[in-house]
Amino acid sequence: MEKGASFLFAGVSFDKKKFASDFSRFKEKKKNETSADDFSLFKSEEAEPEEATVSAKKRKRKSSVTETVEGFNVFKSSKKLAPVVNKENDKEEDGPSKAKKELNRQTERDTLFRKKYNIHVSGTNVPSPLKTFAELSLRYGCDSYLLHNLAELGYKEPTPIQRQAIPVLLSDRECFACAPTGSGKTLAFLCPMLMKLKHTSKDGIRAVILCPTRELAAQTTRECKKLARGNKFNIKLMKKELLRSADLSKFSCDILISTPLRLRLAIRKKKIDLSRVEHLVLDEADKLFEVGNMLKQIDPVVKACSNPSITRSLFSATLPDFVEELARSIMHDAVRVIIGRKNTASESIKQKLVFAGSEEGKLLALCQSFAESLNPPVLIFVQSKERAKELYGELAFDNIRAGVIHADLSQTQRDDAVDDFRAGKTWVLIATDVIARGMDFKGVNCVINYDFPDSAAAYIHRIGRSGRAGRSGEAITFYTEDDIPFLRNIANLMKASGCEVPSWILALPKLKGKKHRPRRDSISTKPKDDSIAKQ
Ligand SMILES: Nc1ncnc2c1ncn2[C@@H]1O[C@H](COP(=O)(O)OP(=O)(O)OP(=O)(O)O)[C@@H](O)[C@H]1O
Repeated sequence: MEKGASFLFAGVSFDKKKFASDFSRFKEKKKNETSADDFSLFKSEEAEPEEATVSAKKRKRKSSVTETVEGFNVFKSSKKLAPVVNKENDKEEDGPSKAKKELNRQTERDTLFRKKYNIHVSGTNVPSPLKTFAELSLRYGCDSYLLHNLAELGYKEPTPIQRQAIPVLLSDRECFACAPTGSGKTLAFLCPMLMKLKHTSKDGIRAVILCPTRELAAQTTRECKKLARGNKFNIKLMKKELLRSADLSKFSCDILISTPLRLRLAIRKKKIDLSRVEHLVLDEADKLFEVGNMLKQIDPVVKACSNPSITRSLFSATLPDFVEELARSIMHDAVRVIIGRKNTASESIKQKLVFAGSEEGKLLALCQSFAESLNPPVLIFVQSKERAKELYGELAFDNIRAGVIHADLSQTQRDDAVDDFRAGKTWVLIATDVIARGMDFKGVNCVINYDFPDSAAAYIHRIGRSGRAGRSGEAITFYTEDDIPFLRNIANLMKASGCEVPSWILALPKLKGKKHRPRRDSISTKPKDDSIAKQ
């Protein structure tokens, strides 16, 4: 099942020596195991029906039972527990109890249900998946405001990732999850977070969600507020204005949503206190764990979330092996949830490769296809901010209602570009990879990879801006001679999601490693003399 991962992230490896401090820091939690257990013990006394059972099971599990529900057990902590299982099994050999039989039946039912929804889990005692949202109330005592909001938002039934990740997080289990783009991962972590927090409180910062970009952090904040309507939660986005405060050491809120960079600044310069955080979500986790800047930025944040009873979770549509490896070594008795096949493109997107010959050919192909049929909204990805500006200039020249977003714009300009596109004021949005992940634009009909993506993961996230929440979408990827050696990876992804690919592309030699970001000629139809004359 996970073969795709090897070509998807070929060449990316995690340097354990270099990041030894990260490993040892996360392992600190194991030292605190006893206190964490004690904490959950108190919690279970006032818990709702199934929570109480789960907490009791959790205590029991830690001292006695290990049960691998499905798949193989990949977690170190479970290995530790294995010998004790036999003891309990020995006892039960005398005459299996009624409860044990019922548990086995439930396990079988869960297995069948997961098979139906393509849910794959590994870990010990994985909670049963949700059949309906109503079960949130029956099993976990969900407040009526939340059920009301789910209905208001038009969510009739949980998506596969929600069916499994929500009960896992409601059972205080750490979780790393991989599910296709547009499959509802945001709700999968927001819903249990709101349920666990129950009511607003002035007890410091209680939950943190990290997102790789400001746009995604703002979108997640909006979604969170919609879902929390009717409950007075204090939900805050870490904005520049907030960062300007002289001192954040007394700052409190129920949920804080931020990019790693801003939160790191708040820790360093404003002494924000994250020691009471009970829930930490790393959205687009593989991006956050990318070796380099991002990893440097999340490191102090995760370190500052020092509450021993914290529940951490990782979500993404792409989960490379090195992130899984890291997750396994840092998380405690986590549950791994994979929907469908790991690291694949969404099946609801019709994907096409178009040979454009040269850079000039691309612009002609684009303008021609717009002249024949422009079916907005359309998102166009290019490889750099310079190219985004150039293409914007060309489309504006052709009177196409286009917007542009890249890292050189001010935050207001970036927000405006997104808002105009959402509102239909612009039909085409030209973007760099800054909005390739997580952004949920309703009904994007087509994604055009004007510049070939620099990795298979980038391809999956870019085209995933279309074909969301069960809708269909289209993705067109232009390639030139320079891109041919890199075609095979993308072609394999296309084939895996049921699209037709010419056999010569699949027969191309395998390429290992390296991001593909060639130097490209500038985007312009104007003769060079003409542009000089205008200056
Ligand atoms: N249970 C549901 N029923 C119907 N629609 C849903 C449900 N849950 C979420 N959605 C909708 O699905 C869309 C995609 O959700 P979301 O943005 O959470 O996807 P995602 O899996 O996080 O995607 P990405 O990997 O691109 O970040 C949103 O418009 C959201 O409102």
